[in-house]
Amino acid sequence: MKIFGASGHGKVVNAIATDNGIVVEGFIDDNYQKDTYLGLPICKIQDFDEIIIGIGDNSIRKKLADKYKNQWHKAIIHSRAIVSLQDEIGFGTVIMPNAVVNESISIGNHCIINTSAVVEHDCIIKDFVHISPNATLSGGVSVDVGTHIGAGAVVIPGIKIGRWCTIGAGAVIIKDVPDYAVVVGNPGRIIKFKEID
Ligand SMILES: CC(=O)SCCNC(=O)CCNC(=O)[C@H](O)C(C)(C)COP(=O)(O)OP(=O)(O)OC[C@H]1O[C@@H](n2cnc3c(N)ncnc32)[C@H](O)[C@@H]1OP(=O)(O)O
Repeated sequence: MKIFGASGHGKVVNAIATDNGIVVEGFIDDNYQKDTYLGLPICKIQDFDEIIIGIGDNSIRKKLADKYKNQWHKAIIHSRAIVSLQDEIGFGTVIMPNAVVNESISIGNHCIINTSAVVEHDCIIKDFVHISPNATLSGGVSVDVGTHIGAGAVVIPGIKIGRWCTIGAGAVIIKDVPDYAVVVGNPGRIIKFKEID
């Protein structure tokens, strides 16, 4: 398996893969100038490679996923994350240490469930979503494609969050959020809309 992205998030993905006993052959990163990262080679992508994208930016993960189809490694889950066996988790998704992903949850492809995030029962998380460290999704929350939930944000039960939104660090979301909205504060308020995916 190879990891896209010789950077901070790639480093964490490498640690989780290694913890899972997955052999990481190297990193792929056109923007990285050295020959090695963390003692592993910087490689070219090849047709037969299995890859995980170790890049935190949701839109970059989507661009890479669209470009290199059918090469994605199954989800990797840290041994100290708690994930229900009933959950559906898509390929390329990474679940970090101490995350809790409770019963009857669906998580799409190329998502990040970051350190100590809590995803409660019956949540639906679509592709390319990032749930940041210590964020809490209460029961039955849905998060549409590409949305970033910031560190420590809290979403009350049953809320629907649209596609490509950004929920600011520490926000408390008590109402549904429309597509592309950037929301901050407690209670969450929209400060702007993003223009593109
Ligand atoms: C392992 C890891 O590191 S995972 C990464 C986790 N990353 C995060 O959690 C980052 C989340 N990002 C944020 O919270 C950002 O502040 C954003 C995306 C919400 C806003 O960023 P920007 O678009 O650059 O907005 P900007 O900094 O210009 O702030 C706009 C206004 O919102 C306010 N604001 C920004 N973020 C927040 C916030 N989290 N909570 C409350 N108010 C905020 C600013 O004070 C400013 O207010 P003003 O207009 O009255 O001065």
